[in-house]
Formats: sequence, structure tokens, C-alpha cells
Amino acid sequence: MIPLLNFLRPSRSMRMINLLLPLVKSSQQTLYAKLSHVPVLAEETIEIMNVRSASIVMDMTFGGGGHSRKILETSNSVKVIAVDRDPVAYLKAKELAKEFPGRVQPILGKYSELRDLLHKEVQPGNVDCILFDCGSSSMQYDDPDRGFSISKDGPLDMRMDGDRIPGQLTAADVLANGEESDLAKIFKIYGEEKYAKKIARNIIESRYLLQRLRTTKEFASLVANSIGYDTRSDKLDRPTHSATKCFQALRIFVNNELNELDFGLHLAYKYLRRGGRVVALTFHSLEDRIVKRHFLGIDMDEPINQGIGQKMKNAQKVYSKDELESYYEKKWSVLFKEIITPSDEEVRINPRSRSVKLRCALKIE
Ligand SMILES: C[S@@+](CC[C@H](N)C(=O)[O-])C[C@H]1O[C@@H](n2cnc3c(N)ncnc32)[C@H](O)[C@@H]1O
Repeated sequence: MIPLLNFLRPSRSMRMINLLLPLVKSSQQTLYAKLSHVPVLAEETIEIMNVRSASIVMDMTFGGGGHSRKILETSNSVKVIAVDRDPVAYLKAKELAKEFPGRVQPILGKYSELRDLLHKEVQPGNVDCILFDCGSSSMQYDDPDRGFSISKDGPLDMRMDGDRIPGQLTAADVLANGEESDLAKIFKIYGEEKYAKKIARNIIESRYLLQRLRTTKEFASLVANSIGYDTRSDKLDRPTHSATKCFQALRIFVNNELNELDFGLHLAYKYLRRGGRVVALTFHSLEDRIVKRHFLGIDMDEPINQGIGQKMKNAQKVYSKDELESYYEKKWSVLFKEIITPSDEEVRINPRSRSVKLRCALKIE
């Protein structure tokens, strides 16, 4: 398993937020109806999923339903099991179910909750294709009240589950209660932020002045002040806000995203039929590494840069010939070696697609 830094307890204010949220729900629902998400690599995804010859597809990241809609429109005989942990996405899935009667089964839950939820809807070994479109949706980013966005000021929330899970920590809770060393680890591991220690130190110091960082703007300014500037270049030399990596790190931590993805891929293996496909769209190297490791059969606990060749050499030193055969038994066959990335045109129209990588594998056992 990927290291999980769940060391914090829900605070009283967290419980207060849960109490207050139902009151604002109806106005939020009106806002959500207006928000939508442009599906990334949509044509390529549909083609690679082989939707035309599928009967059951699981969309593990329904979001605004962009990919699910495309799947339903591509073939009249396909049924979509539409999973999302976000209650807003679940409402969207219910709307789509009305539009395509008998063909959409909405499920509200995160991957680690699915074992109990799925058995009513589908049997293991029966699904033709499973899609993961990782990260957060535009609906989550575009609504300031969800606290995902640097550019729109709002409460530091970032819970994809909304108020569905009692006691789940918000980003503000993490910043208000985390130990300095744990905060530094979050920014370093999940954000690959080189100023992680300095930012963590400044968060602790801010507690004496502000008590609690409450808004996305407050947190973004603290990070920018710690680093010394507002904007910097990303790996591809594109300008980004200097707090982008810390926002990503907090979001990953609050939602336990990497462990969830690891769990989801194990579940996908269980539910796919032999020869069924999993298609994964990832948006940063931490997600991509997990997908790649599953497909190559590399254990999550092995050192990060160990390729399949090195893994085999290590195994030969330790195992007998018989043991080695089962060790090499592969669960997935990678469909194509090259990673699929978006065209310049798609990036121009939908900048969110700029860092996406598509990988696909078949279940071979
Ligand atoms: C990038 S969006 C998907 C967008 C969608 N493909 C579309 O075209 O509208 C990712 C979605 O996955 C959901 N999600 C992320 N992690 C999840 C998990 N562990 N379990 C269930 N849903 C998850 C998020 O709530 C979000 O709605």
C-alpha cells in the first residue's frame, strides 16, 4: 500500500460544517446543474475501450458524465455502471439515467466502499471495460464553495465526498491540526514541493496569528509568501500559481486519492471479464506510477525506479524455478507501449487536458 498519513482526528468545527451543510444544499444543487465537465481524450477513450462490442462498462469516475454520455451514444446495447464518490456527480448520474432509461446504474461511493455496493448491480468477472479518469472534475474546481480552486476564493474544503461521510477532515482541518513534520511530508510526497519544510513551518507560525487558515486565498498567499513569488514554471515550462503543488498535495491527502486508486485497480481486476479492458487517464506522475505498476505487475512497496527487468533479476536470486513461474504470472497485458496524450488542438480548447496520459491494459488471467 502507498504510505497513508491519516494521523488526524475530526475537529469540532468539522462537525459544525457537517451540521450546517444541509441548509445550503438546495442552492448548491441549482449551481451544480449549471456546471459541467468537458471529457478529456474522449474520442480516443471510446475507441480504445472498444465500446461497440461491450455490454457492461463501469465508469469509475462519472464526474459530469461526459465520458459516460459518449459511451451510451456510441452503442445502444451498452449499460453503464456510473460510480462517483461525489453526491453532486451522483445527482448528475441520476439525470443521465432518466435520459437513457434502463441503461445507467448510478452508484454513490468511493472505491474502498464499492465492495459492499457493487454486488447488487454486477457480478465479478462480468464487466467488459472499466474507465478511470483520475483527479477532480471541473464541477468540483469551478464551484468556489468546494475549495479546490486557487483562483476562486472559498472555504478550504476539498472533500470530493462533500458532507456525505461524517467526520471526514477538510483541508482546513488538516492545516489547523497537522504536525509540522506531517504537513511537510504531505507537501513533499504528494506535491513534490521543494519548499515543503518552509511552507509547513509558516503554517504552524500562522496559527499564532490567524488560529486557522480558512480560505483558499489565505492558503495560496501563505504558500506564495513562503516561496517568495506568485507564479513559477511547471515541468513543461508553463506558468502556474506557486501554490499549485500544495493544493494538489492537500487534495490528494484529504481524499486519500492514491490509496483509493490502488484499491480501485485491484477491484477493476476482480470485476473485469478475462480479456476485458481497463483504461486509465492520469494527470500527474504519482497517479501514473500506480497505474503503470499495476499493469507491469510491480509491487507498490518495491523501490520507485525499479523496472520489470530489475525486478526479474532480483527474483532470480531469491526464488526456485517453480516459484519464479508463478512470480512472473502476469495479470495484465498492456495494450500499447506508447502513452496516448492529447493533440495541441485539444489542449488549446481544453487546457485541463494538457497533462493527461492514457494507458490501457487487458485482463489476461
Ligand atoms: C476528472 S473527474 C471525471 C470526469 C468525467 N470523466 C467526465 O467526463 O465528466 C473525476 C471524478 O472522479 C471522482 N473520484 C475520484 N476519486 C474517486 C474514488 N476514489 N471513488 C469514486 N469516485 C472518485 C471525483 O469525485 C470526480 O467526480
